[in-house]
Amino acid sequence: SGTSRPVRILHHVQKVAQYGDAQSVLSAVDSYCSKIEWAMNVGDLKGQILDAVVLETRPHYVLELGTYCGYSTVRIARLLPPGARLFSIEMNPQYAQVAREIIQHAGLDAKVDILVGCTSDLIPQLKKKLDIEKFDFVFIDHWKVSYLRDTKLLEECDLLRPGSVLLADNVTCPGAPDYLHYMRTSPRYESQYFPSRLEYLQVEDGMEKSVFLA
Ligand SMILES: O=C(NCCCCCn1ccnc1)c1cc(-c2ccc(F)cc2)cc(O)c1O
Ligand SMILES: [Mg+2]
Repeated sequence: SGTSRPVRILHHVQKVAQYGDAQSVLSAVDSYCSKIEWAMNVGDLKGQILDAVVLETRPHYVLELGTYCGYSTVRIARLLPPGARLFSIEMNPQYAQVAREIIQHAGLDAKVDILVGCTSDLIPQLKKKLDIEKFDFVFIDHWKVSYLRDTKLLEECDLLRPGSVLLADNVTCPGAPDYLHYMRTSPRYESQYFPSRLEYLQVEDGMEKSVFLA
């Protein structure tokens, strides 16, 4: 087939969603991916958990690992106060371009920067490049085998402060067992599991919320 799945999702959003209306963009993606073709967006059920954690955290600086089509990027950015900034890292340039256009359709491009590259390369550059001290909220949704490595990298690069919140998608399906074990045994985190379902399916999944202590 000529176009990619993310491009087909973008075309659907551009056709049916109201420009500047983030909720209509989210609804367009969710209806497309539940009726036409599945895609690995966090979805509306786990998205409600994401919303609650963002609202509770009221973050000023947000980091997202794994942008894909920008669904969770829109989900988070729509809840941020003016002046807050969201940086999202995506290693696939095609995904990143689709995400930029979906985020722009939602009217949230002023709050969001998408960085194209590998998290292990970019995370050590963030302080210098972005002139940021710490992230208040991190949404982890990229390669499941990289969750733990990149969390340790955030610690080593001094990008977390006491109270920083990390929320990880898919800790049950596909699963991130080494990340879960680390978070649930480390004295440096207070961790909590939120059971849910895999996006658009009846399969069990869940998200792990971990607060960095010191
Ligand atoms: O692999 C996932 N995401 C990472 C995609 C690539 C990230 C690239 N990248 C970005 C930055 N650095 C690297 C993912 C997979 C599934 C899933 C669940 C069940 C199933 F049968 C098949 C797939 C569900 C998700 O919710 C996911 O997030
Ligand atoms: Mg995911």
